[in-house]
Amino acid sequence: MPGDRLVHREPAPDVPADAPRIGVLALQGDVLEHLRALRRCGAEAVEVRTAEQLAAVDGLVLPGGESTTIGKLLERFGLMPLLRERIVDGLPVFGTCAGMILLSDELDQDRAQPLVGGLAVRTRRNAYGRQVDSFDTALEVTGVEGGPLDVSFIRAPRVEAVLGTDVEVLAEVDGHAVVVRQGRLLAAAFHPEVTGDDRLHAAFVDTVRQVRRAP
Ligand SMILES: NC(=O)CC[C@H](N)C(=O)O
Repeated sequence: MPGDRLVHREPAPDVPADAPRIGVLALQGDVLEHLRALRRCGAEAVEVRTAEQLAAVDGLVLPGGESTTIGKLLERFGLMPLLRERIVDGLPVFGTCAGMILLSDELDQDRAQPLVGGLAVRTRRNAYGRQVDSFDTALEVTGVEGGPLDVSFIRAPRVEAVLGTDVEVLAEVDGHAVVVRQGRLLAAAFHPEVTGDDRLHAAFVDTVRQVRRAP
């Protein structure tokens, strides 16, 4: 199985029968922390590595990691067409960091790399510099109640341009969008899964519940 060596295994906890089933794309990147955050928010969280697994989820997280690697693995394992198709059909997807890059329709760079697309933004990779320039911050996010969200920017991207009229900017840093929503697609430039502040995951789980009720 692709990526098996990179993922820590732990038994999935018992979840209520009506819990939404949310996948975390588990080809490379920060998979385990997303699984845990989703479970803390009441979802049945499962790893997704195959077309069968992708077909069986109600929502999907594209984790942070290395967008070039994840994009190439999506192509190599034949998941790219199905993922694009499911997004067009309304699958809720939450992309974080590299996941936001992958969801973007365009990148602000000359070099081509495989993108999933669907989110009408132009994104710039590594917009805040290198690994050493990574930072934690507290960020006001529209729609997230209870004060600023604790998040971690790790070689983070940012949105350089919004290309579609249905893209809502939910948070900005220095005038650049870092959280955006377009219908059922949610994207954040940072890592919300490493701080224990699960409010963005909770919002995504809510979206998936609503879509399940009224597809
Ligand atoms: N933490 C991350 O996901 C970093 C993203 C990485 N810089 C990329 O371009 O894919």
